[in-house]
Amino acid sequence: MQYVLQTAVYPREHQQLKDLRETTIEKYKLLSHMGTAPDEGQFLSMLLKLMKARKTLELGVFTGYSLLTTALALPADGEVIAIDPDKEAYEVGLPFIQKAGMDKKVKFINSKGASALDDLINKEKQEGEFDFAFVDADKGNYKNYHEQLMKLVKVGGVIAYDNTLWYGSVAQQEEDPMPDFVRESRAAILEFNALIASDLRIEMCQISVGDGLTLCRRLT
Ligand SMILES: C[S@@+](CC[C@H](N)C(=O)[O-])C[C@H]1O[C@@H](n2cnc3c(N)ncnc32)[C@H](O)[C@@H]1O
Repeated sequence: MQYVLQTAVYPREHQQLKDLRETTIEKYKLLSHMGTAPDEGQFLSMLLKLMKARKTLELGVFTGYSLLTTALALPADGEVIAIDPDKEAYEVGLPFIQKAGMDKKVKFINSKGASALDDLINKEKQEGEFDFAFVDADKGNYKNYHEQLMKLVKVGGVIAYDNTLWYGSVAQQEEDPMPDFVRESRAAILEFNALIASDLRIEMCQISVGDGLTLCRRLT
């Protein structure tokens, strides 16, 4: 893992991503582990470019590592709608997004995910408008977000769910020792993984990058 980061990821990391990551570690200490892993960011960046994604959604911004990664990967007329109830953390990363010249591609919605997605569907009539969505928010709501995103992401588009290996706990037994925060969301992730694996409306694959990333391509 360190080998991949040292040889392939850090040497190619955009300067503002690096600065945002280091500022996040300095300010949030242990909590900085919430930021998307840089090797996963590199993967998402390539995926977005291969897909020629233009309009995307993000649920769960924190200080914006995945958000800046996305904005950098989109074309000049691209747009990422980023949703998070925590504006303070977003504002920690915002100067780096601005310095990278990417703020014009970002629309931040300071809200919980479910109500913001509901507005996009029902008020703004954005069904089928998005090429891609990245979900890295409250794990207990992933299955609800999936139904909303199946409306917002176009047929052929991709929804990516982060943390689907949940610190490896999905492959552990219930009685095994694990931190409380891991145990709290483990059942929700297990349920979500089973639901996605049996959803015939999508093609899916689960990738062992970062803390596990599940890609869903909408078929119908
Ligand atoms: C793991 S962090 C996101 C990390 C981010 N993708 C990055 O690269 O730094 C999870 C985020 O989900 C947000 N969150 C928690 N509950 C939420 C909700 N109901 N709707 C949207 N976001 C939520 C938290 O405020 C937090 O910023």
